[in-house]
Amino acid sequence: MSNSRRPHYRTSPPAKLNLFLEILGRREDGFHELDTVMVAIDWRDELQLQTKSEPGITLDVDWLPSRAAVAVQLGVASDDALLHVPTDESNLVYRALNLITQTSGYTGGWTVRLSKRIPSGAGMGGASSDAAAALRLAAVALADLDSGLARELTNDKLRELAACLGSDVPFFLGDLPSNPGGDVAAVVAAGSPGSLARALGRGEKLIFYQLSTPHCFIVVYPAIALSTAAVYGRAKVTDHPRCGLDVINAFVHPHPNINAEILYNALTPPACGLSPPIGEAIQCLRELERPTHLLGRHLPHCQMTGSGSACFIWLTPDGSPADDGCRLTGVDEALLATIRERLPGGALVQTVATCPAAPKIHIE
Ligand SMILES: C[C@](O)(CO)[C@H](O)COP(=O)(O)OP(=O)(O)OC[C@H]1O[C@@H](n2ccc(N)nc2=O)[C@H](O)[C@@H]1O
Ligand SMILES: Nc1ncnc2c1ncn2[C@@H]1O[C@H](COP(=O)(O)OP(=O)(O)OP(=O)(O)O)[C@@H](O)[C@H]1O
Repeated sequence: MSNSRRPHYRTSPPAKLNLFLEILGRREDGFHELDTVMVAIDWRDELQLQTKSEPGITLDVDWLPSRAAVAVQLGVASDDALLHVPTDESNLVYRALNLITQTSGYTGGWTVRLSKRIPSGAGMGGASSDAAAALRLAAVALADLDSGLARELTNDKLRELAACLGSDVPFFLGDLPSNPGGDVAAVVAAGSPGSLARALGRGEKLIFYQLSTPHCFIVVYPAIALSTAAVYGRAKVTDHPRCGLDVINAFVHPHPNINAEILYNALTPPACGLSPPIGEAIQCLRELERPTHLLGRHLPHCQMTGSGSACFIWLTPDGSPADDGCRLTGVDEALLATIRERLPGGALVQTVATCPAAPKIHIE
């Protein structure tokens, strides 16, 4: 089959927010034992791949709507390190495709286009989500090319490969059924609309919960990229760990008057120690007056996600769907403009809603 006639496999990897993160201990392998609760949100990259007869990976990366437009919003030059995304084997998509190629015995190669919207070093899981999407797309593409190639690519194997790529990667495979029989088709099954997961261990032991209603947030990326390893390196292990179940109950069974403290992240103090503007951003969000149209909705539900630097406001702690299908209407832009004005320096500010961790795969 000529390369030009091969199908394109496409999906839109979502970002994630950690609604809760506690550090339970330091492990022998240098990682930390975690109790964390994550939701996927519809701040998305775009990933498309095609098989090709020649071995090797051709990876093109760009920013949406354009590198220049993102640079202007961030208040940086277009060649700033904040916008650097590798196109070699240090890109997690590249590494995911190498693992799929080695595991399946596929002798061809891949042509890949990655379009970024999820900022790097934000604690939003951008690279991890892209890697999980690459595993899913490649598994479906090889099953279509030659079912024998996909025999090894069971959901359990994909989960194993995901855990090798990074602690956040398994979450973005979604709530995959275990299928020792090697039914790759289950890989395509996207999660339920708006799923929430508790992650234990390094982050690879996942329990998914069904959300009865989507939740929406304002997410702020304050143009600061933090190294996850550096933040963990400064983190402390507590003798009195909090538990992730409270925040799960608050999201699965929302009710009015939820305590703002429920959004807890043990990595916030070390991240703020590394970069004080993160603490200033959280404080700025907490001090926002409650806009009149958000009557009854509390804005102090703010926290940093993952190892930072992005922070978020939970807009629907009482579970009432925000206007216009979980998006704020009208005043939305005014509120976002207020936040942009209040933040020193450039930032990306966006309203988002919960979505499936493993998005739909399109074949064209
Ligand atoms: C902060 C979170 O994003 C919360 O979901 C994750 O724990 C980090 O997931 P990730 O970015 O995929 O992290 P990895 O790429 O696996 O690890 C990067 C570095 O973070 C530290 N790390 C990560 C996960 C973990 N449970 N303990 C750690 O100490 C380690 O220094 C590791 O070398
Ligand atoms: N697909 C990718 N997209 C963006 N960056 C990538 C990708 N693959 C590798 N990287 C490199 O990884 C670094 C971290 O990217 P990112 O922060 O998105 O990773 P993550 O660990 O998934 O997310 P988090 O911010 O939650 O730690 C980037 O600065 C970049 O150098």
